[in-house]
Amino acid sequence: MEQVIAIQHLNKSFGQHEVLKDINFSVYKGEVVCIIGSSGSGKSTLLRCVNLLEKPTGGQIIYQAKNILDDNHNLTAYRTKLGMVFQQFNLFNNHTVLGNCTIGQMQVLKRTKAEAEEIAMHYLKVVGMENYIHARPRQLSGGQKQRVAIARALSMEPDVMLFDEPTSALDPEMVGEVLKVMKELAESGLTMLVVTHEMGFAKEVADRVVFMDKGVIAEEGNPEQIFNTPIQERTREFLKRTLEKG
Ligand SMILES: Nc1ncnc2c1ncn2[C@@H]1O[C@H](COP(=O)(O)OP(=O)(O)OP(=O)(O)O)[C@@H](O)[C@H]1O
Repeated sequence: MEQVIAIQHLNKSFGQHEVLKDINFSVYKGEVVCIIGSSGSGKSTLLRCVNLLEKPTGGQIIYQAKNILDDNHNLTAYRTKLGMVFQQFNLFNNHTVLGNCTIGQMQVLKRTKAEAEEIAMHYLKVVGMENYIHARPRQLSGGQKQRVAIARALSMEPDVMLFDEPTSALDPEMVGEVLKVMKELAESGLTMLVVTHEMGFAKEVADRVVFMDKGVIAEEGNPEQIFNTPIQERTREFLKRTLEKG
């Protein structure tokens, strides 16, 4: 299996507070990895370190056989290969749906407007938003905004999509439409790293589940193993608490 990203001995501290401790895991091509764990366990910080929105305090991020944390490596090139989907969509309100999906392509990838629009249209169809290309984000529901944000990230044709709790900011009735799109993307073979509180999604869609607790990876395995036969007591406790909440 081809490795897309390998995280090795990653640490992150904010002042004296050690938030990530010796994190090691890899993401392979075509794989869906879900990161689960309690609030404050470090899931978002880990994703933000992978995307370099936070600077790791130590360790390595290996991409194409190079440690991208080495100063001399091209960080911009690496970041354009990651598609990021945030909790809060982060769309530009002064641009249309189509504009949101073409700006990055034109500015960063230097695609022409025509090329960028053709690619954006393709991915807007994938997420079922092709009939809203002239709308502004404020005219859309949360679920629609998140689908546009997914299309925008896909339009950059990244090697891996990173999702940071993509349904946490949505009204409950809109969670399903976003998870459905994500499931279809997973089935199409996209490589995905997903921080999520949606245990149903992790159980059904993930190839591998990483359980984080207090800044460490406490356990990882396939969904069957993590959800049905967890080895660690803290995994069992977390699942019991979370699944009881509903
Ligand atoms: N910029 C920051 N400065 C200081 N502390 C931070 C910062 N970002 C995160 N932290 C701390 O790091 C810890 C882990 O936070 P993180 O958001 O990664 O957890 P999480 O598992 O994603 O939680 P949640 O599920 O609630 O989003 C928390 O204790 C948090 O307060």
